[in-house]
Amino acid sequence: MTLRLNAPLADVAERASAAAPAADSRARILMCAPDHFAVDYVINPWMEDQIGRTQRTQARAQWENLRLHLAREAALAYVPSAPGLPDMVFTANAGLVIGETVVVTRFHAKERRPEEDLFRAWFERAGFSTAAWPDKVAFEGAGDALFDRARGLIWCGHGWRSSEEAPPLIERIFETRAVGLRLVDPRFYHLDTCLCPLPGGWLLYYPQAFDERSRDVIATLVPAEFRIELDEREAASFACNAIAIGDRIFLNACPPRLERRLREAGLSPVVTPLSEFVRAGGAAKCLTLELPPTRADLSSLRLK
Ligand SMILES: NC(=O)NCCC[C@H](N)C(=O)O
Repeated sequence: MTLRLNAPLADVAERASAAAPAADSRARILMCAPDHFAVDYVINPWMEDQIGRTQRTQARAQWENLRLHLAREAALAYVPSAPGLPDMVFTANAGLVIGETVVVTRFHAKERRPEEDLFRAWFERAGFSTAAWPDKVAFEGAGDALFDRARGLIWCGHGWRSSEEAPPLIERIFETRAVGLRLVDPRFYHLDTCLCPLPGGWLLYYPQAFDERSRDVIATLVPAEFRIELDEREAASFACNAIAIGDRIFLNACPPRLERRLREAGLSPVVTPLSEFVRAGGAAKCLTLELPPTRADLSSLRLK
């Protein structure tokens, strides 16, 4: 294999992983370059007053910084970006993948519907089997469905983007318990903006983003000493929108109280500032989609 001259470090790492045997057990993550990223419409409160205000160079640098950090820990795959689809960079909303199966997103936001066919085509090329999903049931993928390995369940958010009908369907398709949580604050419109299951059984979340019944459900399933609760300011820094790989956690901002809790939990925070993407209502977790670790063929589906 010939490496391009001046290939960035991450490129070399990814090519090395492309040559790795199928036993590569590193995390695999799907990303989409921000070539066409912008705020062109308003579909969540973060986007208000942000139309035309994103800076392409800065967005590219922030995304690249996140990518380089992740490339040290995980094998990365890329779905090509497309003109006119500024939010496609948020691959968390491509679908929900567990094992070999994907539920491709059915967007609530009509502005994002054209992304569905592009994501579906990528999943099919990558060899995933696509689960049947009713057209009328909105479900925005891993933005609203988070697999909690420690508990063997899927936390499902609904109320803004995904329908309340989604969790029972998810439960049936993946044969895994799905726990529905109602989101009540429009700033925390996707579950991944306000809740993050962590390795070791910790749960990072912002309680006020949920209705009372959902807060009770969380309290029943997660013992108090495992709950890391953020206040409004902390949550508004997109600290819950985090990616945990091994003992590292990548996030847009890490307020001091959270940093202490994470370190006590044995996790090392890595701050990758993503202010340009926050203008669109997303940060680290939204820019990534976790894929199953053992599909060696994914590393050939590269952007360039
Ligand atoms: N929270 C996520 O999973 N994704 C961020 C999506 C941002 C995009 N502007 C949206 O409102 O759909």
